[in-house]
Amino acid sequence: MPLRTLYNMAQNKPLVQKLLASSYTAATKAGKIIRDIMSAGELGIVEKGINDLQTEADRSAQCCIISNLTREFPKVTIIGEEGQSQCDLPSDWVVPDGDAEILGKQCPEEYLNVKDEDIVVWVDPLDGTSEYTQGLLDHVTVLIGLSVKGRAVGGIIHQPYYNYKSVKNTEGRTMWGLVGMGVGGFTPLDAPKDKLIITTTRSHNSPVVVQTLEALKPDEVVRVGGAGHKVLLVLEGQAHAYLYPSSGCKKWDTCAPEGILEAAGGKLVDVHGDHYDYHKEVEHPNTRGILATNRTVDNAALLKKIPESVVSKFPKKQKV
Ligand SMILES: Nc1ncnc2c1ncn2[C@@H]1O[C@H](COP(=O)(O)O)[C@@H](O)[C@H]1OP(=O)(O)O
Ligand SMILES: [Mg+2]
Ligand SMILES: [Mg+2]
Ligand SMILES: [Mg+2]
Repeated sequence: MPLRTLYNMAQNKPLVQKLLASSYTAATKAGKIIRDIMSAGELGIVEKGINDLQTEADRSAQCCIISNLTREFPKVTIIGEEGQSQCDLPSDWVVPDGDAEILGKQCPEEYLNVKDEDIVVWVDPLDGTSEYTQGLLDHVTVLIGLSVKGRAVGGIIHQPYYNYKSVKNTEGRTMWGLVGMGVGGFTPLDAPKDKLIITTTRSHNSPVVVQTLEALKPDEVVRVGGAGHKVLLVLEGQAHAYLYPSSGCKKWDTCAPEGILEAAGGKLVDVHGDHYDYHKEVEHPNTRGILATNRTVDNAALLKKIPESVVSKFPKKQKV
């Protein structure tokens, strides 16, 4: 599409739709940066804490996403996993346009009057850092979540190494979703009937995770890295549920996955069945655990199977 036409199309669109379209192209560019750093082989690993790494790919991908979005949406709050530090955006990391397919959609009415101050964007520039450093590259995703008035309503999951044959032979894929508008970049699939497949952490296991899995009696447990990757398995019906009774995940790990999953008819809640809040003052850790389910799964019925001795370890959401 000619650039001028795309520019004019974007001008007339509501803020949420423009943000989603620009997040799509920023996440896709971040995925290219992540691949380039792996190919060059200098990962620049820093230990942020116990079992908590950061690489040059995390830092550069965040620089690309936050600089591009801030340039276009200076009044929107954007919170990234790797902190607030300023960075110089190289000219070849600039993404001038949003995704044309998203800009071409009809925006649902509920977003027409949303203002800059109603929105918080949660950025995880590289989810699955531990797996990235170990060469489990298909576990890696780039997550950009959009929240409106505290609720996760949509976002982007970009998978830089989708179906990769070799580090140099892939383009990745970019998935999007917005509650009320739908999803794109993938096909949501049902989970198999008469079976229970649960995906959970591979790098942050704990006795509580093991105890909870035993109580749910799944037919299969799929241990993979990354919150984004596990929600992808749920979205595409390779798992019925993603269960993580732990407080390790943060708001940037769940905002995009929750928004896209709910746009596809699924659900992501804490172990009490409540949604997380995503407004700008909220604490970053998801202290109440995670249960995400495929659109065919009864989320409440699974929640009931989590033992009370586990549920009671987690605080209940404060009602305002
Ligand atoms: N204890 C923890 N410390 C830091 N990050 C965590 C922790 N537990 C989970 N995470 C984040 O949540 C994601 C999903 O966790 P897991 O793979 O263990 O299920 C991880 O990839 C990591 O995100 P990130 O890689 O962006 O730092
Ligand atoms: Mg991290
Ligand atoms: Mg993460
Ligand atoms: Mg990360």
